[in-house]
Amino acid sequence: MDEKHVEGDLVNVLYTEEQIQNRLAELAAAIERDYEGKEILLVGVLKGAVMVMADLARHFGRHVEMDWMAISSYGSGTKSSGVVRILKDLDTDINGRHVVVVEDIIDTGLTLSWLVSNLASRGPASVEICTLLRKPEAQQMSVDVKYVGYDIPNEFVVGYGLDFNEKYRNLRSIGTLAPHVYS
Ligand SMILES: O=P(O)(O)OC[C@H]1O[C@H](OP(=O)(O)OP(=O)(O)O)[C@H](O)[C@@H]1O
Ligand code: HPA
Ligand SMILES: [Mg+2]
Repeated sequence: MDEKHVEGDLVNVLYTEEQIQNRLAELAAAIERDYEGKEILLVGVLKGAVMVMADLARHFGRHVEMDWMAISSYGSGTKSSGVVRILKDLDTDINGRHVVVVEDIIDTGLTLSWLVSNLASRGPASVEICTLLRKPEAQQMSVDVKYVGYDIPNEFVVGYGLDFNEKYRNLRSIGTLAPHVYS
């Protein structure tokens, strides 16, 4: 779906499909260079990272394995609680593996700071992060991110896996919603 079909919820495009794909190709090339001679396990975080994972993985010119985790914040019910539980764990034993976590966005950083320490406790050879988007102004937890697509302003974005109330994930581009959608 493209932004012309978003039922009047005007989307200001931040990144087009072409820009996203070009940037993912660059990130895949950088990862390939850095992991020459090493096997890579890409770990996608459901559901937002589905599109990034699908396209990033296909930009590689070599084999990569993919696995998935589903995690959820609970307690206050907001993601800023920082309390996370695993809804679906990896199928793969990552002991001794080179893991690259694939994300759509780092906002407060709470999800990934929790996930990285969880993964690190399983004895991987290495854990790095690749995220398409990052909001430096929103970050509450410092997360060491090796591969970043774009740093963006502190605004709510949708599309390309990113949702608002589970909608807009299938938008090909990434954009901001018209304010009336939130009110
Ligand atoms: O840096 P943070 O503030 O923790 O936010 C980033 C996380 O929030 C979103 O996931 P969400 O929990 O909304 O689930 P979803 O991927 O299923 O949309 C996004 O996909 C990241 O995983
Ligand atoms: O800006 C965002 N958009 C969609 N989902 C998100 N999860 C954290 N930040 C965002
Ligand atoms: Mg979400």
